[in-house]
Amino acid sequence: MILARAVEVSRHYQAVRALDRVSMEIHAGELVGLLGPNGAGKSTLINLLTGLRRPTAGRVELCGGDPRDPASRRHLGVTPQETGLPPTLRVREVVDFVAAHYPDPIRRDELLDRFGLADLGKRQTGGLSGGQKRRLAVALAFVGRPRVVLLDEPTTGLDVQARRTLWDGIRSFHAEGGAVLLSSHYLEEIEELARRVVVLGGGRVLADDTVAAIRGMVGVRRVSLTAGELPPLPGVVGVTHVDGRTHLLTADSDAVVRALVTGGVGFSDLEVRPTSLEEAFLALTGDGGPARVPGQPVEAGPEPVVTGADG
Ligand SMILES: Nc1ncnc2c1ncn2[C@@H]1O[C@H](COP(=O)(O)OP(=O)(O)OP(=O)(O)O)[C@@H](O)[C@H]1O
Repeated sequence: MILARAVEVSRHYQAVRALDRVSMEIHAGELVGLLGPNGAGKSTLINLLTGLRRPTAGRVELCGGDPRDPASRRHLGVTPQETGLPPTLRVREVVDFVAAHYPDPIRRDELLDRFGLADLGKRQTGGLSGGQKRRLAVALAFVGRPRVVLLDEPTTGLDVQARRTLWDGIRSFHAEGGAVLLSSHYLEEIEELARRVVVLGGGRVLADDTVAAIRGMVGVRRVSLTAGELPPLPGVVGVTHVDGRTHLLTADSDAVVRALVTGGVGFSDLEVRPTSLEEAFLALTGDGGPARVPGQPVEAGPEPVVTGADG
């Protein structure tokens, strides 16, 4: 069963094309990562799926209906990128206030316990640390026993311990059959939680597949060398120049080295090494910035380089 879906969705903000014909869906019980750099369109997509904004073109669905219809949102939990909490209310009062909106809310103590907030129930939210506020804001998404939860960069500003606590809370919801879409800048974070990842860059879906498949597809290595101008080389997905050295990101380092040698390129200090996940992600997303709407000054977005079976 599909709980949230975008079909050929575009969203423009004046000259900026924040999303460009994006299609993706979240099935019941699925935990999906939404990965992309700043400005990739992650928040825009989440805002469309939660009904906070309308698409410029295309269609969004939530629980089989229009996300702007309250009936569709009854089974939705959401934490936006920034949340305001009433500073004079105590943590447990905030939870109770939100719980009062739902027919069968989760028990307050159980919720606070799941998100590592058990000791903070009596504290006013204004006196919480940034990380504690963030954990509370995320926990609130789960109060109404939703079927699908959309979390926009839930772990921003959290230290390692707080992040792990939050992940555990998300995992336990998922283990009970809940569906989650969670945006992040970090493959490592997505990898901790999700098997499937949708990669956004420049407002487009660059990949939609398992984390393992994307790692495999990218399989990027870094070939570094000191050389003059290089001819076109096979399979190179990114080139950077740092301190007089050239770094080539490629899925086939053997082919690149062969081409360098057979092409008679003069080079020295050749080094080939695997890339980190972060570098692989950058290779996938390019600069990841927003595309421009036709008729406005053009700034090319990256081409989609990977499309998965669901893409
Ligand atoms: N209300 C708005 N008005 C104008 N432009 C906007 C608005 N909201 C988003 N944008 C632009 O749309 C593009 C996509 O933004 P969005 O916030 O969806 O990206 P993101 O992937 O969530 O980024 P981040 O990781 O930085 O939160 C950006 O270029 C952004 O500046």
